[in-house]
Amino acid sequence: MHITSDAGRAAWSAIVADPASTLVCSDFDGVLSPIVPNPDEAWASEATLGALERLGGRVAKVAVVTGRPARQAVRLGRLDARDGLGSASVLGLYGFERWDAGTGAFDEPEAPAGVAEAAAELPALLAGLDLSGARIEYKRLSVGVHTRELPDPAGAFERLTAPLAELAGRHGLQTEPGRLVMELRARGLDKGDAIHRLVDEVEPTTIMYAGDDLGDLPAFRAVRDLRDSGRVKALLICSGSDEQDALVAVSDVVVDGPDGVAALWNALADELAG
Ligand SMILES: O=P(O)(O)OC[C@H]1O[C@H](O[C@H]2O[C@H](CO)[C@@H](O)[C@H](O)[C@H]2O)[C@H](O)[C@@H](O)[C@@H]1O
Repeated sequence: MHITSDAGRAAWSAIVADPASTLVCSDFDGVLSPIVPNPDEAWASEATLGALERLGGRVAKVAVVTGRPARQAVRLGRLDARDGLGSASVLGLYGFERWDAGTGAFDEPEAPAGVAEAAAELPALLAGLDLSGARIEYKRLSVGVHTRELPDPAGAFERLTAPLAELAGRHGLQTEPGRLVMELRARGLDKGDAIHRLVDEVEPTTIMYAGDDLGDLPAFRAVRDLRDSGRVKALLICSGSDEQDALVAVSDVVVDGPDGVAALWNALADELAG
């Protein structure tokens, strides 16, 4: 693990000096869980959960900021069954949904009609492109089309991009590209908004955020803006992969996937314990 920026090293020192003023944020897929073909089987790894739990008891708050529905992230992360994660929240579906470990309550707003309408058109659209094997993931406020399990995943993703953008536009939705998935989702919030909401609530002096994908870029930008304004110190962690390098240039440290994230969090927990 090599933190490449002065700002990142300053944030690490600040967390060690004052963990109780730190907000720890993590993406779900590709950070807490390894990428697998079936999204329903993307369980968070014991390594990342164990490491996050070690930090959870020391910091102000742990927040999972994800494109997943909050309920699904809690289930796949077993977040309601971890002693060290009593301060945890999930900001799901890019901040539209929320779950708090403290109360166990879910906040799940009504979905715009456009999502169900667009989802109903997807089977015919996919058949017309000879891509009926693409996986459709219905998430209430969003519907995703996955190409990972197709014979040419990248080629299929490319062919789907324009037709899905047209479909999203007709139903008042926005597209959200991810790792071999294109989502058609409700407009109005992104992970950057989720960060601002958390910062207003927790008032941390330091933020640590781990992400892996395009959907994390607004969060990285929000954290960098807060850091540049002097409001917080911040450490931005890229969970690296061969599949996506969009976060590398805006990160303070690049680690090797979820296992690398776990190693970094454990190294920090070791320093806090020592
Ligand atoms: O914001 P995130 O927590 O990173 O969620 C983004 C999307 O991730 C999921 O898809 C990705 O992970 C799957 C399971 O490993 C994988 O099969 C897929 O190819 C990846 O794109 C998830 O299914 C989506 O709903 C999330 O929005």
